[in-house]
Amino acid sequence: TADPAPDMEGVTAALKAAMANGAPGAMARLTGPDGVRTRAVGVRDRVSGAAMDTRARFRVGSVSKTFSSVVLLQLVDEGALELDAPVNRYLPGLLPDDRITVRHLLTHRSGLADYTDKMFAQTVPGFEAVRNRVFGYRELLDLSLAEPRTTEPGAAYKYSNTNFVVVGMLIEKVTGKAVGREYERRIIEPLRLRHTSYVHPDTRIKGTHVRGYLHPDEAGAPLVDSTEQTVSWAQSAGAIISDPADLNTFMTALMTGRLLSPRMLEAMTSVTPTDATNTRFYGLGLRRYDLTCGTRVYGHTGTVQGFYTYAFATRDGRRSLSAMANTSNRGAANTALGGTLEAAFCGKKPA
Ligand SMILES: CC1(C)S[C@@H]2[C@H](NC(=O)CCCC[C@H](NC(=O)C[NH3+])C(=O)[O-])C(=O)N2[C@H]1C(=O)[O-]
Repeated sequence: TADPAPDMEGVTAALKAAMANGAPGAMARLTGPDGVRTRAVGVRDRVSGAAMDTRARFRVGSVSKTFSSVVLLQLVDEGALELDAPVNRYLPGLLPDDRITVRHLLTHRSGLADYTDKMFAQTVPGFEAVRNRVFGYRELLDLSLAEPRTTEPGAAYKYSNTNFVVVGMLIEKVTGKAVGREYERRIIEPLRLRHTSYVHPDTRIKGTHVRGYLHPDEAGAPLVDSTEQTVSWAQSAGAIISDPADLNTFMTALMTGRLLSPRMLEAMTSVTPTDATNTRFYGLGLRRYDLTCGTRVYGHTGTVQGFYTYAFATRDGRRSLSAMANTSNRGAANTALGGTLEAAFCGKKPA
């Protein structure tokens, strides 16, 4: 069946709703059989007043988890490690439970607590305490291991950044290379993602970029410019910088089999429900959203101080959408931004 024509007025309305809910600006880029469509509203810089720009770079937060998952699954494809092997086989003694497997990390079923819950319990103080800090992977894992486990290994889905910190440790152990080098060698260079980088622990976003604005917990308190930070609290769980075009190229390349074997892509897109709505699912470092028109889209979301991101593609890779609002700690803005998916992939509602 023909793809429904995207509802670009609906995309614009979702971007404006994100602004109405506290984002200084928002943008979206849809790549499809009829070419590229972009929309931008508001500003990428509140001081200069520079308009939001769909060629500008920003922090993608946990969309980084899909990049990390691709690297690890390529290593599985190459026989360097096994999905159902204990993590401790490759990192002896690292985890307190030999039953936690590589697959448990990628599916958020390890039971390892998420250290960011406590780290960011108070949004702005938590952010200010870490924005210039450089953490070692081991430090982040120790923060998690100081907390009780959330589930028996494999027993339930419980999202945790810690899982993708350990994925980063596995990548570096198995390859002997820094994780940023593996992103470049295996994804960024082959796909020519010219505006995608992993610059940890540098705090700057190079080139034309969006400034991010964090809402404090206190109602009415002024926005905090959170653009510059090391993102060392996340690293392989959330420190990638990219732009809308590169994210669409990445998700389309992933879905069209340019990055993984058919068997591994099948494993990555094999999902389980993450909530009771039965429309949100998680595979291996990859989300699946089932939209109201029956279209299933695969990708990831991101929340990093000052930036909300959605980056999704259809299973055949023919259509991809990335959307960003330059704020965070404002759930209503994130939900509004998510409205771009229905508008872009399901098109106009029947009159
Ligand atoms: C599962 C998520 C939502 S959280 C996870 C990761 N982001 C973080 O862990 C940052 C959490 C604190 C962000 C901060 N919030 C607070 O400090 C609240 N006190 C804000 O809104 O800027 C990411 O990205 N993932 C999102 C994802 O995968 O979509």
